[in-house]
Amino acid sequence: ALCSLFGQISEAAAMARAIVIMGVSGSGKTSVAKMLSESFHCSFLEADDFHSHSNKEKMLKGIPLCDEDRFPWLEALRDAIRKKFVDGETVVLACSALQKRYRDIIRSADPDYKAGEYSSCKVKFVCLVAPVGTIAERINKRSEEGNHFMPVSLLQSQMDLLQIFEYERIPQIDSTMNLQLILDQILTLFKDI
Ligand SMILES: Nc1ncnc2c1ncn2[C@@H]1O[C@H](COP(=O)(O)OP(=O)(O)OP(=O)(O)O)[C@@H](O)[C@H]1O
Ligand SMILES: O=C(O)[C@H](O)[C@@H](O)[C@H](O)[C@H](O)CO
Repeated sequence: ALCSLFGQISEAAAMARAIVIMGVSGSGKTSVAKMLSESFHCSFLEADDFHSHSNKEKMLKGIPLCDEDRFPWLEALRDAIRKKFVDGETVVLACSALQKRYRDIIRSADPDYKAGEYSSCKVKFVCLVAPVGTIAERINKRSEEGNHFMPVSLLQSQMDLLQIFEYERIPQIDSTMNLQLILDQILTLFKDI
């Protein structure tokens, strides 16, 4: 019986996934990722919470982050996801993950991940996309409400950095839709996990 219990536990651990809702600032990552984690009854991680004070200060001043700023941040996220995998837990994250080299750090949270084997990697990405005008309006509105550090002036630099390769097979979701429709589309993508 103990053996079968261990079997069930390791099976659950093998099923654990990390679903990263990615995209530029203001594309809706946090809103969507929170809803998705509620649907999955799993935990939610906000990548913004992993930024150093100096990274946040920099963005607040309207200065885009560089790779040296992002690498330690991404490594901290990778470690947090790895911990979830060790515990056999699925987790949903909101993280910009704009470039492939950033996503590769996050993918390496899966201890079995072999470079380029995206389909078997336990870390899955979904990208939210919308026209720059729509996103700028949302960021402006959010800033007026005073509850975010990211200024609209950084949006273009985020758009310029966003890079997705066809071979990564990252689903792209139109984030001009309402949140419920976005959620339904993502749930359809992951109905088998
Ligand atoms: N589908 C949507 N329709 C309408 N408004 C939305 C939608 N998704 C998000 N918003 C609104 O747009 C703003 C930005 O959304 P959110 O904070 O979730 O984006 P984000 O990608 O997490 O941003 P950041 O990376 O800057 O933290 C919020 O005020 C949110 O309420
Ligand atoms: O890679 C980056 O430049 C950062 O992660 C930003 O995208 C912010 O963290 C976030 O989007 C602002 O809320």
